[in-house]
Amino acid sequence: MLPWLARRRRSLLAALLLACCTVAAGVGLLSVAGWFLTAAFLAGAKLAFDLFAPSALVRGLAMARIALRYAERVTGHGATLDLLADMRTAVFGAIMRLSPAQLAGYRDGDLVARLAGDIDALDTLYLLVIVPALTALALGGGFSLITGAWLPPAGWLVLAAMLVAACVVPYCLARAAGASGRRAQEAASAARAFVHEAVQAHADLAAFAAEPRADARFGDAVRSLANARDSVAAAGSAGQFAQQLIMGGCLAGLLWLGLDAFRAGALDGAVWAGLVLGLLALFEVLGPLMRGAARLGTAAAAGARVSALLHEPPAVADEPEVRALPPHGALQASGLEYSYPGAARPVLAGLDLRVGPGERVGIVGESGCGKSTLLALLMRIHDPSAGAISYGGVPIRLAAQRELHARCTLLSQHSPVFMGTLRSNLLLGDPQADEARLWQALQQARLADFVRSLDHGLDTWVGEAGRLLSVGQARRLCLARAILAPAAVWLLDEPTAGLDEQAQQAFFGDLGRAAAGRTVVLATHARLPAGAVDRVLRLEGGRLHSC
Ligand SMILES: Nc1ncnc2c1ncn2[C@@H]1O[C@H](COP(=O)(O)OP(=O)(O)OP(=O)(O)O)[C@@H](O)[C@H]1O
Repeated sequence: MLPWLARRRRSLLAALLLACCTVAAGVGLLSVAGWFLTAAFLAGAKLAFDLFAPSALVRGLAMARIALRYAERVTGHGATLDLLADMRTAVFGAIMRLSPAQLAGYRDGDLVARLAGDIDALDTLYLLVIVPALTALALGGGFSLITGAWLPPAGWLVLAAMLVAACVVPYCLARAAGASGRRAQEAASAARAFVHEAVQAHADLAAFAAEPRADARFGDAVRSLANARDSVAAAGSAGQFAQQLIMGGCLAGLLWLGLDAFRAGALDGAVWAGLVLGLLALFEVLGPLMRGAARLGTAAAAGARVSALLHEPPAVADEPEVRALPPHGALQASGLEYSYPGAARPVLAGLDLRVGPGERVGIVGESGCGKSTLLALLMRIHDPSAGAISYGGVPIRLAAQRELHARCTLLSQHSPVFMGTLRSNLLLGDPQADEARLWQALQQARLADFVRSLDHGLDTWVGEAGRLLSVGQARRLCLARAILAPAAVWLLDEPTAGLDEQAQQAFFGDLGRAAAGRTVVLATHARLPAGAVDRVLRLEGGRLHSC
């Protein structure tokens, strides 16, 4: 967390300073009050005691403590929330940098758990550990000096008690609760991932009468979470018990050491009372530290999970020096080879392809022959294990991915519909598109009549993942979005899946006009009418053959 703490150092230091001032005001308040009451009692008979100054000091410290506590809470929580927001942004960026294949290695719910619960768990570190520990050490040091000025052995006693309570006990607690903390974070992530999957697969769980089994699995996950959190809470309680013991011991020591000095006339009774009450106030700062230290295992596990995501190198990355891609050019692949990890055979084995600017090429082949894989390589979602791909003569490996994706758009079999309206989904293709362009794209995707029939037209809500649309309508919406994208190359993977035969043929019949001079690589199982594409290639045995 150091780089993030360093970025927010000003507000974090301000929060730390305010925390120190708040505790100092509390310690001062009790010390002065103790000294004042005792001194007033002892001086009662002589009637020569100045009441005004100490009582004003007590009132001032009480008011200051309230104001400082408020300012400390506002600053500390504000700084921590900013810190967590910085971390969430960085983790989201790290997730976005990973390739689809890398992301497939994580459960969706687990990624959400890292972004939400794991980062939340890290607020423990600053608010509940760093601030109270440093405050306790700083003020404990100061208080032991003051105590030592009157009673040197008691000064050493306070210093030793503070070191044990602020360093040794929290360290032992963090170690003791570490394993439970790790278990708690893993169980929380498993429960979250499980809910995510169960909601997505709800209809199928019901259809296979598997809901009771899902309930039982979820119950196991949350029970294990509750057990782990119980252990963490028990460690926190043990820490608070240790804190009370140390405070009790220190207090008894201060009374015992003070007694001899008082009897010998070396220590004023009022000062002695002030020191005793101040010590009680000083130990209050340790309460949050004990709870925080017990949760350090959780925070450490959360930190490790977040860090693993942040440090995973993206499978596809830009070169340090990128080359610009021309606005138009031929798309060329030569000697492409690609195997999925663990696969017995390569999907592509020495594939060659050249698609001239404005040319439309259809790719057909049996299911599983590698059509989608080829389109993913052309879009640089994966890099080939051998061979090269270029656009306008520039190897795409040397181009910025952002620029490549501005030149080429991909409509894949898994293109998602995002939560929002029909309009917001379409505008992803081209944020500048006007109403007429949107309707034109809908017309080309054969969705315009359906949208016209809706009460709210383009502003109709489509639900999460387009659940309020039929599968065919969702596909056509994605198709309209791809049509809107101002890219020079369209990579279309089964663009007419979900359309009936008549709509398929109409779409292919319109393709030439819709593509209007763009380069098209179209993978399909559908029958292509004459004129839909300039040529058709068959993918077989990892290579392309003319049909
Ligand atoms: N992420 C993956 N991990 C491992 N193997 C994969 C992965 N994706 C695809 N494959 C395998 O690679 C082969 C080619 O898959 P691909 O999706 O490219 O075929 P396709 O020709 O597009 O099939 P379809 O016409 O059914 O869409 C298949 O045997 C498939 O099992």
